[in-house]
Amino acid sequence: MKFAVVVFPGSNCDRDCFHVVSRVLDAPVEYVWHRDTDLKGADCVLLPGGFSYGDYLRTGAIAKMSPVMDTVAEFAANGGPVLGICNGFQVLLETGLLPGAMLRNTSLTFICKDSPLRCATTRTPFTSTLEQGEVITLPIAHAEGNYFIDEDGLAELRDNDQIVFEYCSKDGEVAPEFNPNGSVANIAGICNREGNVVGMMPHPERAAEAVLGSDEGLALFKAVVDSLV
Ligand SMILES: NC(=O)CC[C@H](N)C(=O)O
Repeated sequence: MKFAVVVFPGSNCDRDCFHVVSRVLDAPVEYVWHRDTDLKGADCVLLPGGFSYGDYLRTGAIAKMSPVMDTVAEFAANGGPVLGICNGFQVLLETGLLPGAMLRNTSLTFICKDSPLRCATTRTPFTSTLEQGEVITLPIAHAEGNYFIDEDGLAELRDNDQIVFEYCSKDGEVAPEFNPNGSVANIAGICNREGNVVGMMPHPERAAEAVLGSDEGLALFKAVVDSLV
């Protein structure tokens, strides 16, 4: 099973994703430049965090026009697993592969801290080995992580079991006081209806080795490998 890590001008978590897949998971992985239209035979696509095109206009708004995104959309439509992390989530929203939009954090500041997350569904290939309701703690690092969707859209997300992670307390309580950035319904991650495309603001690749402080994020990468073998 092979991974592709898409690289946009301004991506900065591409190396971290590549490292986790190649050195921690010991799985094949290739970088795919944003101008490429070939995913090099990958079975799973990672859209990494960072500041594609310097976050100009809106986060992800320029990256959505990169040639590779047509190929990623086709890959997703065929059921291929896609994980967008932070800026990758922002790109998935801009391309319309996931519903909703990202606003600036209510604090209007860049927030960088560990954040407990409640796993709300295990039906995606990235969360299939977690328990529903399980709390994992991952770092967040963003200025535009305030997820917005209107009431009808939120109802659809709920009806279709598309909420993947919610910001919560250490005990798994989902309440406004545990919401770091103002996201609607404490949403930290969602998936498409089919469940194969997941976007999340927290960074599992930054918490994938105990020696670096936490390996709670590694489960997501392992789970997608399990789902494909
Ligand atoms: N780590 C990231 O991907 C965060 C950067 C992101 N573009 C932001 O909203 O600040």
